This record gives sequence, C-alpha cells and structure tokens, in this order.
Amino acid sequence: MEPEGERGWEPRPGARSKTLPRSQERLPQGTVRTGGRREHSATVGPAALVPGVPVGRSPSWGAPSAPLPSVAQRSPGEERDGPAVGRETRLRVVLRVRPLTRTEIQRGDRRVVHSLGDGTIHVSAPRHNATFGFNAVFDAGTSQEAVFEGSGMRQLVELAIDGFSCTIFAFGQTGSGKTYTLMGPFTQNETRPAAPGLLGLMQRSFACLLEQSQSCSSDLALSASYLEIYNEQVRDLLSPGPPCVLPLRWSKTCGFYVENQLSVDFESLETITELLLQGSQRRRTSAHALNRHSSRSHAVLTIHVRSRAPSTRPSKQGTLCFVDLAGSERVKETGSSGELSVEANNINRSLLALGHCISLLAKSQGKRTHIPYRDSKLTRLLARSLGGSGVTLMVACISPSSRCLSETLSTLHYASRARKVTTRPMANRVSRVKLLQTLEEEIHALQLENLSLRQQLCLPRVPMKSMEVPGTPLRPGAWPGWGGRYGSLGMCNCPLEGQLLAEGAPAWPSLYGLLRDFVVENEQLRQPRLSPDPSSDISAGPNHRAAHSSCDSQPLLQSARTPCVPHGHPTRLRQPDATPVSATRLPASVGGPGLHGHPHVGLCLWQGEDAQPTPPLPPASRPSCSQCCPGLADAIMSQTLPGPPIPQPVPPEGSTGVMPPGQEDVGLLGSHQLPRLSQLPQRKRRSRGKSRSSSQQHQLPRELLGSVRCPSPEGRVIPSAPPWPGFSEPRVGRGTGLAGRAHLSSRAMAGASSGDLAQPTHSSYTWENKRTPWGHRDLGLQGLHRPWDG
Ligand SMILES: Nc1ncnc2c1ncn2[C@@H]1O[C@H](COP(=O)(O)OP(=O)(O)OP(=O)(O)O)[C@@H](O)[C@H]1O
Repeated sequence: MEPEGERGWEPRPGARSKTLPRSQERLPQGTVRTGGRREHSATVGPAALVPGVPVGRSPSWGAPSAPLPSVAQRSPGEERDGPAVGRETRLRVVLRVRPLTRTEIQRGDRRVVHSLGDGTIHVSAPRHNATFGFNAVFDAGTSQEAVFEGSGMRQLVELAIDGFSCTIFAFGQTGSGKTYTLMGPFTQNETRPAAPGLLGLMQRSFACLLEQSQSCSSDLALSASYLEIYNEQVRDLLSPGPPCVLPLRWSKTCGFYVENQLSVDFESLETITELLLQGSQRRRTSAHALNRHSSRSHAVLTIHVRSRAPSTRPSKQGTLCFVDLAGSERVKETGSSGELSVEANNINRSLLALGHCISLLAKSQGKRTHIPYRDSKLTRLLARSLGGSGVTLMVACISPSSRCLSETLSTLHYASRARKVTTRPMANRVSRVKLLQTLEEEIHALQLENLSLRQQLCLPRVPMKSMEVPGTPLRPGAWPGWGGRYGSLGMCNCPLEGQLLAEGAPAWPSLYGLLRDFVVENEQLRQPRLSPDPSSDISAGPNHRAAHSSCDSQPLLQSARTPCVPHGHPTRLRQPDATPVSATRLPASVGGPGLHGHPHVGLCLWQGEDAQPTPPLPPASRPSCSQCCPGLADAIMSQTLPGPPIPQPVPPEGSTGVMPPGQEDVGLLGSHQLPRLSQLPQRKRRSRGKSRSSSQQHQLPRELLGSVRCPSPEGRVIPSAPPWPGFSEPRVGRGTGLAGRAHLSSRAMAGASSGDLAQPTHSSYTWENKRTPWGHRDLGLQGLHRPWDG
C-alpha cells in the first residue's frame, strides 16, 4: 500500500477505526512507524503534545485542567545548560465545523459532514463515504469557549510560559471560519472587540496568559509582534503607517526569522486586544463570492513570553504564535479576477507548499527526504512549528455544505496527514552562566569600542568621577564612579571578573548597571555634537549624558570609522573581522544618528531595582517630542533620571528636515548601518553566507546622504542583530508599537529583557511609546515632520 503522502487527497471510503492504527503505534526509541495501511480514520488517544510524556500516557489534550508534567519531566537536562532535546511529539489536530450560512440554507445546500463524537467525523455524500478521526471535533453548535477549552489552548499557554515555542494555526477553505475561530466575528470595519462570548482563541489565550502571569511566581515580560504574508511579502502589521515589507532571513542557530520586526510590550488585556484589532484592520482583506471579509494574506501574531526567573534558575523564553492562514480557494467558485486572482494564486501556491512539506514530514524518519521549507515564505516561517522544536496545534476548519464537499475533503485529508507530523519540543532556556558570558562579552566589546572612540575624539580615556551628576544616587550594587574603568591596567583593572564569578543576586544589577553605563557612553561618543561642548558632555556622568542623548540629531562621529585600538589589547578589535561596520558601510560624508537617532524618543535608562514599570499612557496624555512634541523627552527622562535638567536637542545646522524623494528607505537603512562594535562578529558571519543583510542589499549611495539622517518620528529599529546563540526565538529589532511600550533591541539588551535579569526589565534602548498615530510613517520617513521643519 502506498503511503498516504503519495496517494493524494483521495479519501478511503468507509474507513473507520477507533483503535490506534499500526502506523501510529509507539515504537522503541520514540519513533513512529508510518507508511503502512492508509489511515485517515484513526482516533489517536491522548495526544502526546506534552513534551516528555509518552503517547498514551499524557493527559488528554483539551481535557480541562489536565495537569501538566513538571518541568523536570518535560525536559530533563535542560536546567544544566540551555535547551534540552525533547521527545518526538505529534502535532495536535482538531476540527471545527461551522454552521451553514443563511445563504447556504436559502440555496438548499445539504449538510454532508456529521460529527460522530469521540473525535470522529463522517462525510456522507454520493461516492464519498468516509470517516476521519482527530484529536477533537467541534460541531457547528460548539461555542467559542468550548473550542478553547477542548482544543488544549490552556495547556499551550502554560507550555509557552514554560519556555516552549507553541504555534496554533487555522487552515481550511475560504469562508470556513478560520478567522472566526481565532479572533471571533471580526471584520475590518469593527472598531470594538466582539462580545465576550464570541471572543476567539486568541483573546482567550491572552486572558489566560495574563491571568497566569499574575499568579505565577516568576515575573513574566510579554510582548507581541504581528505580521502578514501577502503575495509572498512579509509585512509588519504593527509598524506605523502602511505595513512595511521585512526580509525573512535564516540563521544557523535559529533557523528562519523576520528581520527588524517590531515587537510591542503589553501588560494588559486591553493593550494586546487593541494591538490585535489595529493590526488586523491593516491586514489585506477583500470580498468575494464565498466570504465578504476574506483574508488575502496569512497572518502571524506572536506573543513572546519571557520569564525572569530567580537568578539561580535559567530564564525561559516561550512564544505563542497564532497563524491565521488565508483560505484555499477555487477561483472559479470565488469569482476572483484581477488582483483577487493574483492573491488567490499566491495563497494557493503557498498552501500547496505547506501541504507538500506536511506530506514529507508525515513520512517516517527513515523515508523522509529534504523538506522544501524554502518553497514559500509561509513554510519558512512555519518550519520550526512543523518540523522543529515547537509544540503545534492545527485547527482545521470546514464548511458542512454539500457545495463545499471537495474542498472539505481536501481539508480533512490535509489535516489527517498533519496528524502524523512530529516535532521535538524543546524549552528555550538560557542558563545563567551563558547569560553571564554574553554579558561579559558585550561589556568588554563596548568598553573597547568606547575607548577607541574616545581616542578618536581626543577625549580623556577615563571619565572623571568628579563630573558625574551630583546628587544622583548610586544604584545599589552599581560600580561606584567611573574612574578606574580605563585605568592604566585597562581591562585587567575592571572588577567585572570578580562580579562574574560571584554567586548570588548582587552581581546582576552591577553588571547591568555597568553595561548600561557603557551603552550610554557609547551613544554619546557616537554623537559628539549633540551638545555645544561634546567633551564636557561626554565626560560627564552617565545620567547627565543620558539626558542629552534623549534627542540626538547630529551626524555620526566621522573619525570613528577607523577606531584605533591600543596595542596589546587582547580583543577582537584586533581581528580583521572587527573592522567597524560603520567604516565599511558608511560613506565618508555620511552623517547619521547613533543607534537611536530619533529626536522624538528618548533613551531611557534602566530604571534601577526599585523602579516600577511605567504603565502606558492613554492617548490623550501622550507626550510629544521636545520640540515638535515637547512632553515626551521630559516624560521619559523624568521616569528614569532623577535630578539634572534635561537639555533640549539642538537642530543640526542647515538641516532641511526633508528627505529627498526616494531616499527615505535608504536613509533608514543607512541609520541601520551603525551597529555597535559588539555586533560585528555576527554580522560578518551572516554576510559571508548566502543571504545578504539588508544593509548589504541596500548600500547607501553617498550622494544621497546628507549630513542629516532623518530618524523616524516614532522610533526606529536598530540594526537587527542575528539571533542570539541559545535563543531559539530570533531577536527582533524592536520599535514602536501601537500601544504599550516598544523597544529597540540590542544584543545585550535583548538579554536584559529576556530573562534572568530581575531588575532592568524595559531597559536602555527603550523608549516610551505611547499610541502611535497611524498617519506617521515610521520606517519610510515619508511625510516626516521634524522639529526643525517649521
Ligand atoms: N463557528 C461559527 N459560528 C458562526 N459563524 C461563523 C462560524 N465560523 C464562521 N462563521 C462566519 O462565517 C463567515 C466566514 O468566516 P471567516 O471569515 O472566519 O472565514 P475564513 O475561513 O477566515 O475565510 P477566509 O479564508 O476567506 O479569510 C463569517 O461571517 C463568520 O462570522
């Protein structure tokens, strides 16, 4: 008998089995035998989605309040160092049947699918008589809440909190109820969320997550990103202005990831619901014969869950990813033409690629050949969920109408096949030791870079302690003063080593305080003309300098393009790879902002141990930039820095504030081309590979670059760093969002916000983002109004 994957979608009439088929028996070494008798009617007992628990012994998926195994059971060994390899686990597949619509009833369509209970569904139509089994079947009358509880979403939320990458994707024919299941009866014209009873899996999961985050012992940091794949382009649905197209990249450590995707922090249900609503309103939809609000793109909403565990435990980083696939459609039936048919072709092509990958993944390990994830953007994004280390739930949606029979059968076969796919879930945890090492590297690199910049600027090597802002209290555990950091012994004099070796919590605030100070100093050194007297500015204490850096507006330090490193310094600066990126990528005449570069947003410092996270401001109280919107810098700085007055930014001389047409995007990329030295090795590595970085693809033409780089009005995304080793989730360049707080990420700061680090949660490189007006273009900079524009 041919394996199902090679037989196409033809159903096997009359097949029905309540027993575990041979193809799904548990074999030794955790393998699953496939390729025998075709089975699309199997009722697999309890799904083994819960990692580490053998098939047949795990709690039944969807069983309310089924206990999860303990962390130790799930991933033995992962406490030691990073993620541990999980056991082979099947995808969980549930089926939802929507009710007949009024049109279908009026048309006299017949119901051709009937739930038999026990996770089975029967298709009865002339020449088609088949039964299919799934982990759960929700018939037409099932409420949204029952779907949430019965599909095992609660457990997925718990797994995400525990550091697993969980994916829920809805698929099925157009108009079959995918969006309804995930988001409720949402239409783009809606400005209010649906009635509570109709809320979808997403909103219920958010509530569950927030509930758990409040009750669970470890502090959780939550953020969201939202994108769509439209006509094979990945577009950010949270970036202000029209959705911007983002590159999809691959890294050895983390696989495929979207570069420069915005990620927005949230702490309340209202905020995340609002994000969902506003992002969804920007998603491409159209009306066609089968659905008045048909999604024309695949949408992916990812919730990043980072737990800041006590310092002795590894930090966990899970994700909860909701994928609302565009529905497969027959152009003849939907009546699509023109743009609609182009969209339909793209949708069908990507779904075909997904189906192909699933067919191959459903084969046994021995028979599995290369999985062509690269065939579409969708399969690239779902690679980890399908064949990697994620925990995946598929929600297949079908219409019961006789008119949709062939599409329904396709979906049922698709879903049956998906049930054979296995993943090896792994919790994403970063050990304290690894985190310390990364911190150490980051601090060393920054220290050297700053030293080099100081030399270029002819500034004293040692910032004077006496110049620190008087009256600013030292953070507990922070390094007292700045003197000695660049002492005659250089790095040897740095007490960091002792800190790294020291056990216990007090090292953390000190390390992060140190890192913060270096970062702030680095920012200032890269923008020496920020204040009339750069040297005094830079050599002043960190707080004072941070106040200045809240609004940068001046060109990058040109002479910093070739930093000179003291001889004998045992650093990567001496390696060929360590040539500053700014030297190779920035034209000589380039001026540009530092890593921040946005005059409207401030550089927030870590708020110290005692500081409370700042709640997002309501739109009405949104502060504005210090010149065009004077409240923002004040608001930011007052939240972070006690004491010193906040200097206002000086508009650059002769700046017009208007980017030449067509220059907007390169301008941004140009500003992206200023990574810190500490990012160099990874960037170099990537550039050697096949895929080019965005900056390589879009080299900044010299003539287009004036002395003024035009930063975004809402904030910017810093050069996206490649994913961090040990972090399964690609780090995203964070930017502004619609609500909540948005971040810029950097290598170190990603670590800071990611886990173990109990203190500075929304740390440096953070700006307070209050609701962003949609009219602004963030990344393209078109129509940008800047303070000096007049
Ligand atoms: N379980 C359900 N109960 C009541 N109405 C439903 C249900 N499922 C879907 N609907 C309705 O059916 C219509 C189509 O649903 P929806 O837009 O969710 O389909 P879809 O699969 O997302 O379609 P597309 O792929 O074209 O975006 C909507 O009007 C929705 O309200």
